[in-house]
Formats: sequence, structure tokens, C-alpha cells
Amino acid sequence: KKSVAEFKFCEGIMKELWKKQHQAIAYPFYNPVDPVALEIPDYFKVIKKPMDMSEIQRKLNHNEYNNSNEFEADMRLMFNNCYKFNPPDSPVFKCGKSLEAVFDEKWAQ
Ligand SMILES: Cc1ccc(Nc2c(-c3ccc(O)cc3)nc3c(C)cccn23)cc1
Repeated sequence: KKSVAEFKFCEGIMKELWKKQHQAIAYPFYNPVDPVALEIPDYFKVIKKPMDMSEIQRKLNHNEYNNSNEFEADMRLMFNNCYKFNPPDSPVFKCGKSLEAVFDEKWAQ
């Protein structure tokens, strides 16, 4: 059963992640990965379930999450896609870890 409080909690977390102050670590996650633009043609061979902040926001706005656990699952999918595709020493992998730390701090509240 989805509660208004759960929805508002998820909304609040997204509001935080979209803040300008997080732009330097959040930018790789703002929009769907574009394999053509990024010149990574094998991306969809490696990543079977793409996920990004715009899609998560859209699902929130359209009431497509039944509960906060479904919201968390998409957030973790987004981060894990990043860790699967990007090498651990790469800037984007580090962005993922930094943004996930911001998410974890809010999620634990
Ligand atoms: C050659 C190459 C290597 C790595 C990347 N990664 C990357 C990703 C990315 C995000 C999530 C994800 O699951 C996978 C990739 N987003 C970017 C952006 C926005 C700019 C530059 C690099 N970016 C791009 C090109």
C-alpha cells in the first residue's frame, strides 16, 4: 500500500539529488545514457536495464512506484549499472559512489 508520506520522502530525496551543489557528481545520471553521444556502442550489450534520474523522476511524477522500496530499487539499478560499465578508477564510477553516498545518507533518515 503506497503512502503519501513514502511518496514525499522519495520526492525529497530526488529534490536533493537534482540540487546544483551536487551537479559535479550527479551529471552522469541526469539523463539516459546515450551510447552514440558518449561513443560507447556496446553499452546496451552490457547494461540490460538502463536507469537514470530523469526516468526515476518521471516514474515518481506518474505514480509508477507502489512503494519506496521500488523507488530504491531503481536508484540502486542506476548506480550498479554505472559500476558494471565504468572502470573503478574512472571519474564516472567515482561520481556514482559519491552520489550514492548522498542518497544513502538521505535514505537512512
Ligand atoms: C568512453 C566512455 C567511458 C565512460 C563513459 N561514462 C559516462 C557515463 C555513464 C553513466 C552511467 C553509466 O551507467 C554508464 C556511463 N556518463 C557519462 C557522461 C555524462 C559524460 C562522460 C562520460 N560518461 C562514457 C564514455
